[in-house]
Amino acid sequence: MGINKPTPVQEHCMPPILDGRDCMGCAKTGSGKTAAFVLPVVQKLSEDPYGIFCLVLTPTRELAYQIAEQFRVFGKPLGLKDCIVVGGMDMVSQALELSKQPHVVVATPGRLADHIRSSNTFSMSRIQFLIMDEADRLLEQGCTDFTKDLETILAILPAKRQTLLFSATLTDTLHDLKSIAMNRPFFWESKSDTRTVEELDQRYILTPEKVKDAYLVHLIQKFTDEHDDWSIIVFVNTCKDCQILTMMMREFNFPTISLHSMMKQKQRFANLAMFKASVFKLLIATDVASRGLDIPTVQVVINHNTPGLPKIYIHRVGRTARAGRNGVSITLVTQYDIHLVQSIEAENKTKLKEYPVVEKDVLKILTQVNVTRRQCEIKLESTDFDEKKETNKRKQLILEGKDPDLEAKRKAELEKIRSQKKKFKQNIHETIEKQKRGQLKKKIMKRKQKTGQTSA
Ligand SMILES: Nc1ncnc2c1ncn2[C@@H]1O[C@H](COP(=O)(O)OP(=O)(O)OP(=O)(O)O)[C@@H](O)[C@H]1O
Repeated sequence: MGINKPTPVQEHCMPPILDGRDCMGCAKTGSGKTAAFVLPVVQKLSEDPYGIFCLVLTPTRELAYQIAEQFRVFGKPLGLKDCIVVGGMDMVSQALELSKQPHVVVATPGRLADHIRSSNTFSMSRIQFLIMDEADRLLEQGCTDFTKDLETILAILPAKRQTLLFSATLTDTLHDLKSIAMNRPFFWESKSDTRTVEELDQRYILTPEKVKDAYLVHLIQKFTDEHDDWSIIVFVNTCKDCQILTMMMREFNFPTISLHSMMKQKQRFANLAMFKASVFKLLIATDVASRGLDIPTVQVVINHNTPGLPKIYIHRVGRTARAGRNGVSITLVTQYDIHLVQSIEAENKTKLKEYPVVEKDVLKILTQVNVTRRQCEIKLESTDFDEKKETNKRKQLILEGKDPDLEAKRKAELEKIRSQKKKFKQNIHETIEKQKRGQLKKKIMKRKQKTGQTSA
């Protein structure tokens, strides 16, 4: 597999894991954390093989498949059986596979919790290992909150187990993590001045919002002209942006594919597979692709929006410059994002350098790019994209145990109160203005009368 000597995180974390201790490993992106937990599990499994031996939790579905693949490769001589339990895939066949007692289950928390709540065809009461990859993401209460699902899962796991927690950004959530890993926990963090890898050339371009897309097209054209074998990931803020930019880039004939959470799961897997196989060289993605994905051909990461948190920046740019390779990241920064760049630089202890661009080349394509965006926006408006978004929102509310109709009613009522308040304020404002105008009129009349009297 081209693995001749352990990376530092493997060298330091594997012995305590083999010694039966809980482990928290914090090492930079692309430094081999996956093998640092897969190899000791495979070793222990070879000594006493049974199912279900190990549970791995991870925040995204694509990452679950990637981790399972590593177990399959390292565990092949043992005949290791794994089972992937993620949302968006058939639940019945997953339940069937779970009932066959695979050695390793790799899951996203939501779907595994659903299985626990709805069936009793499998038991996790004997697992030896609980692994949380991207542990800080699993524990933070962001847009996808895993807390309730994690509670359901942890409730059925044995207290006597080894817990392994890994991420490139563990430190912020260390306190919460310590309550999960309590068996002589071993904490290892790679010693370094910076939180991103040295092989990564980190750049920025300062641009007005309206010129951003033109810079993007210019950059992609430049990289694809100069390098045949390079793949590029562009990170965007929303699913809609992802969709529009994908349409735009195709208009400019770049071989583009997208990845975001509003796509059907099968399409997500298919797109990622085609990008990995270099059938498509350009991937436009939301943060669903920012953690863990290991694609060696990715040479460039472009942040179409400046990430709001340094942590998000670390994971996004970490999709390139992996396992000692070189890579470039370019962040498009508008005048409103400068404070975000400053906090990224302060937190990561790295200064971003300006990426040199010949501005007049960008301005040459500006009109064409902006017209293309408008056309793509109109095209997207004519599809049911926004409707789908609404349906997804309803689904999410149902999953959270809320009634979407009741929520809509509540929202409408709030909106009504808000607009009544606005009207009330407007009325007061108008009355005051009227009074002011009246007083002014009176004053003028009085003055006129006075001047009339004096002149008389
Ligand atoms: N000892 C090793 N020697 C050489 N390459 C290795 C070694 N260990 C792992 N790798 C390779 O390094 C790459 C990155 O590893 P991995 O995906 O585990 O990184 P990571 O630390 O989990 O990154 P991230 O924080 O982004 O999830 C993989 O392609 C893996 O096969």
